[in-house]
Amino acid sequence: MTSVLLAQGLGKKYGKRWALRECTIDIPAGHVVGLVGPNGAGKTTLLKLAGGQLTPTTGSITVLGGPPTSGPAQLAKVGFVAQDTPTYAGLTVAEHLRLGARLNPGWDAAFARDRIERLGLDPAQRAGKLSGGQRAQLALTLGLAKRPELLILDEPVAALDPLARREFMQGLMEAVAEHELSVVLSSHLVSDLERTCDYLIVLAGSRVQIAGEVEDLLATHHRLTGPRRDPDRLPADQHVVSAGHTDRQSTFIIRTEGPIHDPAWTVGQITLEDLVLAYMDERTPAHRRPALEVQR
Ligand SMILES: Nc1ncnc2c1ncn2[C@@H]1O[C@H](COP(=O)(O)OP(=O)(O)OP(=O)(O)O)[C@@H](O)[C@H]1O
Repeated sequence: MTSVLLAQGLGKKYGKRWALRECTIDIPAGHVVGLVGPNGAGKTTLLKLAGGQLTPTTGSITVLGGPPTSGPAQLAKVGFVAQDTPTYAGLTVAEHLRLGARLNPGWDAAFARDRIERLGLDPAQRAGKLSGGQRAQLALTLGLAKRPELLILDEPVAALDPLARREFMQGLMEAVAEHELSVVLSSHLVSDLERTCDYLIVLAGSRVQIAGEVEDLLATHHRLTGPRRDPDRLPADQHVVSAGHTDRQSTFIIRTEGPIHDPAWTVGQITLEDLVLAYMDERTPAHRRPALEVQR
């Protein structure tokens, strides 16, 4: 199966500073991928490398089997909605659709018109006069009507209120259900990702900390609570992702493929939010983190 996004040793430097380094991931088609991490972690950099707006400093990246900058055929396969829901303030909604039709060979005019109508947007309204939520919906419509195989969304809902956010995400999920579409979506809002994503990438400190199918990640990570213990005394196959201690008690989030036999531990399930926070925690010693694996 073609990988939607295949990166090997991918890195990007701005001046002397790495924005992204040693990024090795292989995401199969058909997923809604959540890309999450703290400010400055490198999310936009990775998405722009995938969209062809940036070129790598090191390593390689292919998107849907081709280099992101390989030309019009590649561009037609990938929709990109940038961080600030890019629209032209002076153009009307209808003019945006006409522009979309001119620029994109696979443009689905009927879909775009219907979606705008369903959203209750006035075709004669200038984008500059739309609310943030309406602008985001217009940008999503433009991205979807292009009929891409992959839609990349960089923090599409950051500026939206909870209701607009839910409507936006619902619209996205409907489109995913109706058409064969892979999505890579960056967000700080783990609750939104929890509802929509089946694949997760956590970036922190310019590096991928973990990547994999959400179901697998949740099945292989556990919370252990019990008498205080040094993390180095856990079995070798239990990789400590995060550790917290009181005088008497220790709580670990661990990753393991095997069963946990030690009766001293109460073993609990973790949520996606627990997982994200554990991997985002820069205080966790890197050598205790699980080695990054490419999961397919
Ligand atoms: N054009 C640029 N010139 C110099 N440094 C940059 C540039 N763009 C990004 N950076 C730096 O690269 C690092 C990663 O930035 P990036 O925008 O990819 O992070 P991010 O995870 O998307 O952050 P946020 O969540 O705040 O949007 C940051 O340290 C940032 O300051």
